[in-house]
Amino acid sequence: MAATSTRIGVAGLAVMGKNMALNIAEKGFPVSVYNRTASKVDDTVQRAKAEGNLPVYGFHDPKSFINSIQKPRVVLILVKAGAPVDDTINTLLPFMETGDCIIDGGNEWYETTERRQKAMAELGLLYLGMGVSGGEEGARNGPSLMPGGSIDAYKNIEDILLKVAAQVSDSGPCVTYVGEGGSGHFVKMVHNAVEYGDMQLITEASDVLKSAGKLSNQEIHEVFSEWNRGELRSYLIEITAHIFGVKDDKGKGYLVDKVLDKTSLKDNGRWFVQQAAELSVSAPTIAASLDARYLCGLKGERVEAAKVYQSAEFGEEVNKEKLINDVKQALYASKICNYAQGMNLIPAKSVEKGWSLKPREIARIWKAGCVVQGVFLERVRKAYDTNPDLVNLLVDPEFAKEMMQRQSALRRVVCVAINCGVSTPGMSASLAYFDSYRRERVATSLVQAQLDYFGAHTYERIDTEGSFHTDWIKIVKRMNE
Ligand SMILES: NC(=O)C1=CN([C@@H]2O[C@H](COP(=O)(O)OP(=O)(O)OC[C@H]3O[C@@H](n4cnc5c(N)ncnc54)[C@H](OP(=O)(O)O)[C@@H]3O)[C@@H](O)[C@H]2O)C=CC1
Ligand SMILES: O=C(CO)[C@H](O)[C@H](O)COP(=O)(O)O
Repeated sequence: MAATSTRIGVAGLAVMGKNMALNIAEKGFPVSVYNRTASKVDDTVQRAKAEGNLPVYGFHDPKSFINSIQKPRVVLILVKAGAPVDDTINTLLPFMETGDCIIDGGNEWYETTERRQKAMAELGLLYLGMGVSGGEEGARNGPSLMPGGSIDAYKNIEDILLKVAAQVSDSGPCVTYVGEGGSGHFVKMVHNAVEYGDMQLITEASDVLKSAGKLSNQEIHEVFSEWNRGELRSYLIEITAHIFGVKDDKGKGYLVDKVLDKTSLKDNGRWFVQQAAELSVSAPTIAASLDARYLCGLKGERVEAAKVYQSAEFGEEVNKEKLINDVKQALYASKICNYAQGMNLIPAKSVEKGWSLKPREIARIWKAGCVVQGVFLERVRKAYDTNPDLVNLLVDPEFAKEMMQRQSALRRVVCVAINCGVSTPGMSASLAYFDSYRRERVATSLVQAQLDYFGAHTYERIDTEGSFHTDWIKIVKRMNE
């Protein structure tokens, strides 16, 4: 029980809530904690004691939890997105007052956040939808925070967020007020979509090395460890290096080979792809990464298909050293395409919603704390710093130079993968995205001609302004007479 009022309450004490509470307390802000299942409250308080008597105060009932927080109260909810957030709000609401603030730190759909913001505003409560990224480690030691919604609510707790977020020496804490409405959760959705892309591309790189290059797990561990010292240095490359070094504790060999080839997924990738389609933003790398998760989920069907195609033989002699270097370049080039697509959704949505989102700031707060953190994000930040209205990362002069240097390697890796029967949907989609974007004239003229042929959909000409229709059928008939 708190002797004096705490600054903030955390409701929901699974991986994220528990670690965020400990982080907040460690930064000097006494915190009240509550969870539907009481044992998690006790566990969190125990952890706080064990980690240096941190000021974490546990409550088993919602009334005393809310009453323990100083007014205006701030409650950070970290439970499963969707109905559990509504349930938690409804449990706490009877004890909250005008001016109090609720922050949802989960991975919520931004429109749901906007619905709750409106409902809370009608009750005189402030509401923030705050993306939190970094998993257990980030939540405990410094996550990337993406708060959006009531600016007054943000101001109430800015001092806490600035201290709790990951700290970057050259660009400050990984938190910024993202914008109005559900923009914080929208930006978190984009983060997670780029995360899908990064994870898929890294996975493809390791597959090409293993299946085409015949590298052992130990060799892949060493390759990724080496890559983590250069331009690819990032959390995901680092953990990949670690994963390939871990032996199976339940049998022979490496643990990664025993993990079932079926990826779990929640909603963020699908939401992103749906939003990209609605806003006509091309995002094939991310869509391919989502598709890859759907396809790998068909484990039973794949087992049967493998029997049908077991006699199919693919292969290509490769030079190991050259392949390793090519895959590194291909991964970096594909990564540029992945971020170009992810970042492009931000201005598109910002215009639609009038949010004034700042891609530069978003890249800055992803530099540390979150799953996609890495040196690459400083490059993205710099690109938008140089040109805040940049239409695509591919035309930033520095990224363009890097694409030019790496495109041949990307082509070679995709060819090797194709010849060896290794699927690289993310890299292939990235290359197609690049090749479509970089060409002044693409073959789409034919699609428009077909549309005009069968449906009189008209077309524009390259040499004259206006809308044209040709009676193609009549002309073809005449030609054949
Ligand atoms: N795990 C991660 O790495 C990350 C997660 N997130 C997001 O943060 C949020 C929290 O994630 P995480 O900590 O993993 O927890 P989970 O998503 O695993 O959710 C578990 C928590 O939700 C509570 N809960 C579930 N249903 C209800 C309900 N109907 N009413 C009240 N409470 C309920 C549980 O309470 P009880 O103990 O009583 O069951 C528990 O506290 C999620 O939105 C997640 O997507 C964001 C970044 C990273
Ligand atoms: O939010 C996250 C990190 O910031 C998590 O990684 C996210 O929960 C993973 O989601 P999915 O299961 O869809 O890959």
